[in-house]
Amino acid sequence: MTGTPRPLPFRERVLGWTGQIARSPLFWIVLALKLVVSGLAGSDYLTQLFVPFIGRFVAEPLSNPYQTFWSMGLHSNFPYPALMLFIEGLPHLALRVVGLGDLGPRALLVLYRLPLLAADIAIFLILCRWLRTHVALLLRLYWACPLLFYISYVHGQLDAIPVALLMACIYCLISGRHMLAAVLLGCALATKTHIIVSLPIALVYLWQNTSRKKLVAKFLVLSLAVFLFWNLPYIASTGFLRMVFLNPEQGRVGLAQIPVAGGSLAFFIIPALIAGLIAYSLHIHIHNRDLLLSFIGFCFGSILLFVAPAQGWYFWIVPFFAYFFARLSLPYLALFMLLQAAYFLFFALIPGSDYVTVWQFGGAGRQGTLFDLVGTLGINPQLPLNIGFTALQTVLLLCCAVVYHRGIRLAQQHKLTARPYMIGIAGDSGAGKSTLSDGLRALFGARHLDVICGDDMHKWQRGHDRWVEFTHLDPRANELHNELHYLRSIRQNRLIWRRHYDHNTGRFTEDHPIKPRSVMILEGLHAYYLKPARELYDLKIFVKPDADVLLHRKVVRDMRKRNYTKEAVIAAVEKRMADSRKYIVTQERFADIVVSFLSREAISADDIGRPDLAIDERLRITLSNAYFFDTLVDDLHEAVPGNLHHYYDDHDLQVLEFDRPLDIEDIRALAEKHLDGLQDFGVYDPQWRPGWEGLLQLVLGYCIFHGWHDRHAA
Ligand SMILES: Nc1ncnc2c1ncn2[C@@H]1O[C@H](COP(=O)(O)OP(=O)(O)O)[C@@H](O)[C@H]1O
Ligand SMILES: O=C(COP(=O)(O)O)[C@H](O)[C@H](O)COP(=O)(O)O
Repeated sequence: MTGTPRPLPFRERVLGWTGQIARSPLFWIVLALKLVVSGLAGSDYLTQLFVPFIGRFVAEPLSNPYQTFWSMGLHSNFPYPALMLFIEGLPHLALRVVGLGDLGPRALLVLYRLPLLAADIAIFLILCRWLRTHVALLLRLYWACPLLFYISYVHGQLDAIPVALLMACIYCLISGRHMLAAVLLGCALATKTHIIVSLPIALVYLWQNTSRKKLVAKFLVLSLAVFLFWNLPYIASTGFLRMVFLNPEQGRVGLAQIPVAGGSLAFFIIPALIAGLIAYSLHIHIHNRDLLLSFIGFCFGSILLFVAPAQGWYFWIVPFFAYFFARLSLPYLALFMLLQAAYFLFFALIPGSDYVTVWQFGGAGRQGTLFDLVGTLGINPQLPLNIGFTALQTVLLLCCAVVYHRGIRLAQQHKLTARPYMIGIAGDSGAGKSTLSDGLRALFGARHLDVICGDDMHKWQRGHDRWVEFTHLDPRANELHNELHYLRSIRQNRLIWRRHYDHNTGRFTEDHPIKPRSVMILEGLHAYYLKPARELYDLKIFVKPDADVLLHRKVVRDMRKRNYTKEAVIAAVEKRMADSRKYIVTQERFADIVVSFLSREAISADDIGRPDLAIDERLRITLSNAYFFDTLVDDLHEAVPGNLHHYYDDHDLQVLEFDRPLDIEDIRALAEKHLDGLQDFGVYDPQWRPGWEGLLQLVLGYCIFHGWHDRHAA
């Protein structure tokens, strides 16, 4: 009996991206097709040029095939540097070593496609790792992409390998493994010299995001050293130098020109274009993965606009475009499809189109191409060819324009770093302000978020006589106007010098510099006490646990971290109660979001301060009904059914009430789907906290991004 398949749990659906690939019939069907077609097809490039060259290397690994071929007058067999030769030759070499090297032509074609397949899978996995929630679309846009299929498995161009190494380099670059990224870039360069275009972009990215000159220099030296290392066996031979560095393909790109002064002078477009693109990359701030990938795709795309197209070169843009288009709506996807259609049309119309000859069946042969056919009809075949060329370049231009507009220009405008996004966190002593700030810092990372603490503005150090007169909760005991000054400076993105109140010693530290980050939090007892201060925040949060939860938390914290006894803390809390009601509790009304912890059972006096006490509590988050929560709420329901109660009240507010904290994996899955704005920040590996803290990271993170988008939409 067959029933409807049980839906996968939410988190598995979102986070289990590798499982999603493994379960996809499309993945396996396309994989099988790639292997089968590999044995059936191959252009003359592959069969007449590359295969004999690599075969020679496999037969005599210690000789120099570049020199051998060059001296035989065969100058264009293998225009790639040495690592490409090693990678392509490796499977065959391995088989020879175990005595299985004698293979028929079909088997050889498959064998030489294995490194391409490995590269193809690597690119696909990297793209899926980046866009985990878009695996289904990436399967179609990248893995089953007819254009890429044609390039690698029908035609037999090797571009998948340098692109895979470049992708791996970008992966490491973004995740902070800079030296590994340099090694990978050097390897990529040692498989195809065109990669050189991405070297300055990588350097600009590093410089803009680390400002470390030494690191940039090391990256440059290491990548060039790795490039040199792979080529060392052949570097001194003329054959190698001429075949790899001075081949007609490079001329076609590097020497693409506009004739000037009636043809007596030539303007070389590509070097000028690359110089312009590098200058532009210095002007914008490539601060995250999206921008970096969009920019590289844009650069390769722009270069292709000015050169006569070659089949393999489209491998340089399509993976980047697939990453980009996977998150756009249908009309844009249609453009991506159109690009492929235009590609196939153009290469059908070129003279000597290899659509027929690529099929390596016994008798399949050199029948007439479309170009010849059009000629026999009495039409000048140049006309349809030019139309095909115009169509291809126009669609490519449109794709580049979309990538530029949506991927680069808008990303610049939406940059959250135009001025710091200011968050206030207020609440009584022990309410959980610092814990909440720490959670948000873990989410955004210390590079993007910093916290300043209201306690720094106490007027006096611990033990001062005036503390007999005032409690710390009294606004008069705190330099609130000085705080206002700091807040204004931060909002204007200005560095401040500020002391810190050290709760370990009860003393102020020396002033130290604080550089505003993209997100700045002020957490303090009086964050919203002054009216002008309230107006400076983008988001105001108030933390309000039930009285017994608050007292318990404060006692535990003050005993553990501030060396007070339980009795001393309780006495202080009682002494400060009136001020708490008068000055602290009253600030709740100014908050945009109120976070309450509600105990289900009162905590007994004996249990207060017991470090091992597990409080049975609910979390309530009250906030404006302007926030759109429906999709997140749906997924929260699906992740843990019955745990969340979402309702609206009569005061333009909505309430999210959770019975229990969520499992950290559920948080991760929900964030993956609903907090993709984090990536705009360049945060790719947020640290999620267990328990209530993680849930608060998720919901507050969601509010921050929605508030941010609304601010920009307005
Ligand atoms: N969400 C929470 N769940 C459990 N314990 C918490 C939570 N938030 C804070 N606490 C605990 O309460 C105590 C006081 O929190 P803290 O963040 O230092 O408060 P504040 O900064 O408002 O004085 C700490 O011991 C902390 O571990
Ligand atoms: O009211 C507070 C605020 O701190 P928090 O909000 O972090 O509880 C503290 O009691 C004073 O800062 C004095 O601190 P100490 O007793 O360490 O001198």
